[in-house]
Amino acid sequence: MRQKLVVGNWKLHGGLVENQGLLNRLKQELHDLDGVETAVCLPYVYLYQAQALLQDSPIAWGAQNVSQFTEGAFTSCISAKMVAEFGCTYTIIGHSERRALKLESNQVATKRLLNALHAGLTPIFCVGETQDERDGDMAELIVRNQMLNVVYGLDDEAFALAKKFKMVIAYEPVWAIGTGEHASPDQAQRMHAFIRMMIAERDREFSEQIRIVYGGSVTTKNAHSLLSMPDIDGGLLGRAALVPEDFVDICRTASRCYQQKAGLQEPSPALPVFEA
Ligand SMILES: O=C[C@H](O)COP(=O)(O)O
Repeated sequence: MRQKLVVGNWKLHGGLVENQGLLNRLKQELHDLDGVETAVCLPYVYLYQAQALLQDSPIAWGAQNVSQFTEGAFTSCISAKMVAEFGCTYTIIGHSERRALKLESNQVATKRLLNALHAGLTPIFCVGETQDERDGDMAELIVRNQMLNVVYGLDDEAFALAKKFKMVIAYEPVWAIGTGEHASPDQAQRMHAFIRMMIAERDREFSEQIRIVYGGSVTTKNAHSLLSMPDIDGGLLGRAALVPEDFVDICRTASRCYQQKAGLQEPSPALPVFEA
């Protein structure tokens, strides 16, 4: 059975002192969680701090991107190999905030993905549609296009690496990111099942193993209803990742959802979803 995965994307937040408090707090709280893996993706300059503070904990850490280049005259770029030297397990690839800044096309995101895999990192490959695209009934088409390079663009060697390093897909509808408006569990489940079906077109076995996490205004209030859906294997959290109580609470919820699915715990009564 797939373990849940809860990843905090710190985006452009942090500072040496605040990080220390937050990471130490997570370390104290996040251990012995059944069926859930946890991670934080920090700005590059804090990776060494995460490595120093988290190396003896079950919390993994990662970057928020890696360069499409491996080496050369590319001022300010950070390669996947460099990131891996700081003990990272993960790197986010193709986050919509990068795509929106026109900094990466699907092709560039795929190059970054390949570099991450060759450096032994687990990519968290982000896909998702904008509000206009959803309104235009194009959500699946957009996500399908974003997924095409991953499903069909990787040669056999790269696809084997994706399996080996347990590539993760994050479905993040752009309209739900940082807005307080999350996808409904049904909406998210439909898209996650669609993504899994696409992966099955290439490799049925891997489609059952790959984790597809949801991102976009996940909170302590909506986490249970989202993470208990059959194809939602965890969350990629933005704002909630910066509040230690919330991050810990959502990780515990993920563990409960895992246990309920495994039949180790009675399902909780359905909780109402309070909107912000
Ligand atoms: O990577 C995380 C997502 O962009 C979600 O951010 P959010 O939880 O603040 O909506």
